[in-house]
Amino acid sequence: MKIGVIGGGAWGTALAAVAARGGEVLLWAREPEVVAAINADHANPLFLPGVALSPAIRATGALGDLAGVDALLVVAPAQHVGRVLAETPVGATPLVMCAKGIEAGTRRLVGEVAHAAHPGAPIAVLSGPTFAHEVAAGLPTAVTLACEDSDLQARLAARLAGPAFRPYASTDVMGAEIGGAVKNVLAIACGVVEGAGLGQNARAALIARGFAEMTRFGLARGARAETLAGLSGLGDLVLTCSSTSSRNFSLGVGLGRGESAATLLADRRTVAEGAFTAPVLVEAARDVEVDMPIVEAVCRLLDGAEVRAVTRDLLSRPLRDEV
Ligand SMILES: NC(=O)c1ccc[n+]([C@@H]2O[C@H](COP(=O)([O-])OP(=O)(O)OC[C@H]3O[C@@H](n4cnc5c(N)ncnc54)[C@H](O)[C@@H]3O)[C@@H](O)[C@H]2O)c1
Ligand SMILES: O=P(O)(O)OC[C@H](O)CO
Repeated sequence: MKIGVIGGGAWGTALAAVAARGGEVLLWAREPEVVAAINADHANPLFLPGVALSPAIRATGALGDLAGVDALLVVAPAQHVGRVLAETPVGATPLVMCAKGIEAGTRRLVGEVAHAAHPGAPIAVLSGPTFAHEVAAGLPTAVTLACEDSDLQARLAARLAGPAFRPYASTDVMGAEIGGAVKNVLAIACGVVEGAGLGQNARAALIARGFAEMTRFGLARGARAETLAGLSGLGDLVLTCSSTSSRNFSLGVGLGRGESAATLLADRRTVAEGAFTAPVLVEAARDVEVDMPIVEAVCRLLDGAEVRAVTRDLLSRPLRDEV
């Protein structure tokens, strides 16, 4: 199975490294310097510095070159997936969605964006607690690999699995997507707690109450509770809410210290998906009449509200049952 990868950021490159253990990989990158570095030096110093890549990974700047691969891993940032896929020859090639987010305007998860662009292509979702640099270093990692077609799921899992990379099977594509999209927003909230010095109790409370929000929203959208409690939901939430290795958590730390979102986002080359997902998630939650106060609080903080005011409002909401 020849694997194509769309996106030469940290995660696209790390996944290319995973796939290269089992055969040929063709990676599309937007930046000509990334294409050149992968082909000439077997490295991606721009997005995944310090990692030696396999010569089995070839890079291209032309999406048309991806015609003829057997499966495509889609690893462009969520807001760009639709446009990039529109220019990619896909046909009936399976699309494995590895980006985490919801498209602004359409309120579609990336799998839904892909299906709209290429209705003939089977959709799978690969998601879980996966810092790219750890995966690239060969550290043990487990993910959810969801696909409604169990035979295709098994073929993809066999192609990507390795001694330190373990995909678990699921048919719950919606559940696998929702966990990854929502946890990015909640990680910003946990970063704010860290940056503002609000303490470890507050962070644990946000993880637990954030998981309640993720579960309410996921169930309303047809996800299964056990998927949300698994690797792609709770697993990724815990990882991303506990580490400055997370770009979303780090963005929150800056907000918690009183820096503006505009400045923090302008200063980065890498993507913090939660900043783009938060406002559209608020709209998507209203569509299904689900209350997501922490997600709404993150939106206010991104819009410039003061941490003290947002915290006070969250804590003074009417008392309620936990479940
Ligand atoms: N980095 C991780 O550890 C990790 C792990 C799991 C999932 N993800 C998800 O993977 C996706 C990609 O993240 P990443 O970490 O690989 O990216 P990155 O932050 O390392 O790099 C940014 C990427 O955005 C691309 N980009 C910027 N502007 C673009 C445009 N106009 N059109 C197309 N692409 C554009 C760049 O080419 C680059 O590939 C995100 O949805 C992220 O949430 C990341
Ligand atoms: O750095 P983040 O916050 O985008 O998180 C990376 C991955 O999604 C963790 O699973």
